[in-house]
Amino acid sequence: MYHVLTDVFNLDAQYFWHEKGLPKNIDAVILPGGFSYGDRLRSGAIAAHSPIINDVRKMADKGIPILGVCNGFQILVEAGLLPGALLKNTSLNFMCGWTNLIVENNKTPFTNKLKLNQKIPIPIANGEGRYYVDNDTLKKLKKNNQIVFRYEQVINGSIDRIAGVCNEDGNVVGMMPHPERAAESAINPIDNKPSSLIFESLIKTIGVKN
Ligand SMILES: NC(=O)CC[C@H](N)C(=O)O
Repeated sequence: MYHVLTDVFNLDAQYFWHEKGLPKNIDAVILPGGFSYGDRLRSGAIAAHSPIINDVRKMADKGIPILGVCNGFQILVEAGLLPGALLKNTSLNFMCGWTNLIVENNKTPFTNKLKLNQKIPIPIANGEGRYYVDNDTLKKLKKNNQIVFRYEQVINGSIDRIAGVCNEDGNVVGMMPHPERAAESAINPIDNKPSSLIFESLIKTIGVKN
């Protein structure tokens, strides 16, 4: 993620240590994927209690764009910044491979350069990627346009094929697949443009020239 933000999109990205706070003058926060605390308890459950999450919460309330990818999405959900839960894939296996996403909401800070229904070829790599919400919450998500991405096909048992959601204000977005592994032509054998547009949407939102 850091490589793509800095080397590919020329953004001034910085790492922040989870036991410390965030500076006030940042334009966006990205929680990348990985295996925080070795996925113990549930993926993201322990990291959601890291001190830095208090500042992420403050940034979310201020409307600052926040993106969680994979483990980052799981952390945002466990922290209550996004609705729902991420359960074990129905196969009970770690899934790793390419899939297609469909854009369902192109009004968020991370999707405003994509077209509605645009297809995004993108890798997935997770064991707990099955998005779940109860029926009332699902109705609310649909009504508020909070479903940001769907899988083109059923792949892991996610309810309503949901692959990414946003909060009610739209500034906090979480997605299971990995746009940072698909934004360069050298590592994307299909088409790197759609994933690039996720980062270009952020650049447009925060108004930096790259
Ligand atoms: N790529 C990732 O971020 C993996 C997320 C998490 N460790 C899982 O397996 O579900």
